[in-house]
Amino acid sequence: MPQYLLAIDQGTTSTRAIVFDAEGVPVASAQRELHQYFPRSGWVEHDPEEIWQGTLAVCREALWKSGLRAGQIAGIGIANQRETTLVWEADSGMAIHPAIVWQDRRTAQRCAELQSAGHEQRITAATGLLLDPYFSASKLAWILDNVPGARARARRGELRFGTVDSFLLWRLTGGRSHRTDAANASRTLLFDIHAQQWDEELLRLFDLPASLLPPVQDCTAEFGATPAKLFGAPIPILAMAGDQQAALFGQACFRPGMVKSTYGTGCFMIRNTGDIPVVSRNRLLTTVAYRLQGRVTYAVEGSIFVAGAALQWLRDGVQLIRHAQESESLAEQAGDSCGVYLVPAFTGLGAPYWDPQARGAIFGLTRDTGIKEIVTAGLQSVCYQSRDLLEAMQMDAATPSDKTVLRVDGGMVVNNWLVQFLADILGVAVERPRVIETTALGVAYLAALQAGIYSDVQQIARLWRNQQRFEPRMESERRTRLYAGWLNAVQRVRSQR
Ligand SMILES: Nc1ncnc2c1ncn2[C@@H]1O[C@H](COP(=O)(O)OP(=O)(O)O)[C@@H](O)[C@H]1O
Ligand SMILES: O=P(O)(O)OC[C@H](O)CO
Repeated sequence: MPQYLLAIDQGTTSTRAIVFDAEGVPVASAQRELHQYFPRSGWVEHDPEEIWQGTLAVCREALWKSGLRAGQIAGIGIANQRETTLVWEADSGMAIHPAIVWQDRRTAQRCAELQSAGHEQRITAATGLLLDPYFSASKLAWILDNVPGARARARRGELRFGTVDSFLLWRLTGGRSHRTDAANASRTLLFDIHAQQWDEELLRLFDLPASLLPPVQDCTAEFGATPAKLFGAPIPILAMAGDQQAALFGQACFRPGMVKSTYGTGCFMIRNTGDIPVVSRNRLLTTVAYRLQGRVTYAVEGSIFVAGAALQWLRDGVQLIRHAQESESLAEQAGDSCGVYLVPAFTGLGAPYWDPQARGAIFGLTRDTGIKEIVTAGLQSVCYQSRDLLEAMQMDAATPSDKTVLRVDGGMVVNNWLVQFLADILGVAVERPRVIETTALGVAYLAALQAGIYSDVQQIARLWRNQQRFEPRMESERRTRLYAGWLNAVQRVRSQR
């Protein structure tokens, strides 16, 4: 029986493929950067063909590096940047518009109008989300409204909608499979997370024909198989999940109360709430963590739009650094109390503020402020935003716990200074696992479950390995003072005060 898994992690800034063995150990990997297009202020797009070609290329390269044949791969798992919206032709498979990326704010006005018309409460009750341009529904409606003839073609059943998972599945199966999974569906603003089906009233609200939408399956399912010509032999696709939910799975956060936070382009903190869809009183999202054999595990999520992207801005935008990793030594030199606050609200503020009109700022500059202080403030902003989320989560919890441990992953957490400051400012222990590619690992685990390599999640939980635990060591008076400075800075960039 084949024992290896091929995990695809199609992220915002790059596409990765990793081959894992049955113990969850990476055997080979490949990665491609993905171009970001900013055609107007607040717009963010990706090229669908680049997403597809990049995915195909990294899968082939990872397989080649592993020395394995396609026949030795038990299955493929797809994890993906969520919410990003694509519409393509059913006959040709060609997208009719560039992918509108989750960070894109072009539909802020439309969302504000729907909010004023009183639709938010109903939308939140069904989907667990908020009326924000972040989610897919308003992006999909925008494509149908702005690509000539698209709405009529959609009504005639000629078009298909999907988030990146569905688009890749369509291409990987040669146009034979149009499906999504419950975790990805739960990010569209069209999916009733309680009834586990598309919400017809919301489809009417956004004027979207049901024929556009993919059927929704568990995160583990027989999603289809690749034609032999792609990798030399057919490989079944056995799992799909949004990247953040996949990371929760890869971090083995299977018990209610367990929390993970992923630090990539953005930062996404997710707390498992078991079979209860906890409704946040602090503007966090209720979402599907994963669905296995028809059984839903829910989560609350706090989403921050800019985490690693702040470092990218420091590198590419203002060119204060040449590589993100330089930030660690600069912060070590600057220390943690230079008094500078960088609020990276480049595309508005996500949870718990949800302010699409807010914009970024730097506060506390003095004559002796230099590059290292500003870079340090960029790293600190990620930690302060994490505290905003953790506080909201703890206030939501029925029985707040002072024993929270945060499991972290993503490209930023190689930075020891950042993770220590995170533990300090949160006042909780932070654990960094051996495999920080937990998104890919999580979807590989899901595929392995479907392949029968594991019989249940307990087996997966036993595979999780800690690499380093960071204990908080900052005095509480200092923690309080630094965080108060952050709250003050955020208040000053808000559009609705
Ligand atoms: N040593 C580092 N310190 C801080 N940030 C880093 C470091 N190395 C990489 N990053 C940041 O991590 C991000 C990449 O993480 P990754 O998980 O690959 O992102 P994504 O999945 O969103 O594409 C980039 O935004 C980069 O700026
Ligand atoms: O591509 P990432 O890792 O930044 O994740 C993006 C999220 O899925 C957006 O919700």
